[in-house]
Amino acid sequence: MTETMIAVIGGSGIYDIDGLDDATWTTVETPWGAPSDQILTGRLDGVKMAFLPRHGRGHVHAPTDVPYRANIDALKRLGATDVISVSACGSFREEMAPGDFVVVDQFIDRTFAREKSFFSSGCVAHVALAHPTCPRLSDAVEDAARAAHINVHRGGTYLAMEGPQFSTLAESKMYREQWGADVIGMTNMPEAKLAREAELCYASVAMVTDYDSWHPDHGEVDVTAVIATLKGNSEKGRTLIKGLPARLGSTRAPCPHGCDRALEYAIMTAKEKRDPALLAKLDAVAGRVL
Ligand SMILES: CSC[C@H]1O[C@H](OP(=O)(O)O)[C@H](O)[C@@H]1O
Ligand SMILES: Nc1ncnc2[nH]cnc12
Repeated sequence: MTETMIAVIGGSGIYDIDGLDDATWTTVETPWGAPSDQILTGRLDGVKMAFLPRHGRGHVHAPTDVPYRANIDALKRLGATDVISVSACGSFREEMAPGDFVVVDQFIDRTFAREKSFFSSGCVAHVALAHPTCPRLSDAVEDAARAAHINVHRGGTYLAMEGPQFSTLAESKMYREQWGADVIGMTNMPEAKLAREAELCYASVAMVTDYDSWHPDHGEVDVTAVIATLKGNSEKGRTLIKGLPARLGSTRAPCPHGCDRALEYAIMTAKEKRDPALLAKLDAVAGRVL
């Protein structure tokens, strides 16, 4: 049995969480640079917790510049076992209305200006990503959301765009009608890919703030609309987080879906051909298998 540490990555509108015992903001250094901010650690109902504001306190990092690798490495280094991403998103579905939460289970990655892997020449690895989120962790998130009386949708495809501008109307319609995406945001990729490489269970709860630009009865999305909805959503997000420790427990068995063993057969580079400098950087992320 491993001790659980629930890590929450808070998105737009969520820059801290309250109610932690022994709450301390901790500086974590990583071989991939500095994370978005210090990490808030403590305990909730006796369970270890970590909280990292994705954009930093004061919203300083643009979606393109969020240090995704440092964030995931820092959480792994601290001992995180489960990562819950909380994000604002636009909706492509009438029934996924502003104020609703979507427990995302698939992604379309349209980002192009970000470092997307811990691995590269010198230590090549290919993890499976057909199922990028952890069903066990997603169950806990869904259950906590229902208990908090949040209107929650289980399953949905999140289109990750580069931003920072919102989509054009043509893009919005294409993502919705041709590509079958359900929600859109700018941050869950490469975060989910990196969590898988770091053998962390990852679940994503997307808080709907707007209908992007496609909806004939709603105006096009702008930050004012997003922030207005976020004001209500972020409080619901905090309530959901408080329900997680009781559902996940203070110790955990191996993930039944294998998230914590994702690297078992993923590394291709022969032992004698691996780059020692890269291996040193991979100590936290891949130390288990190196
Ligand atoms: C404030 S609107 C656009 C911004 O909000 C979302 O951030 P996050 O995913 O961290 O909640 C979206 O992805 C954009 O970065
Ligand atoms: N419509 C939208 N597109 C991209 N990111 C978002 N975050 C919140 N709403 C969004």
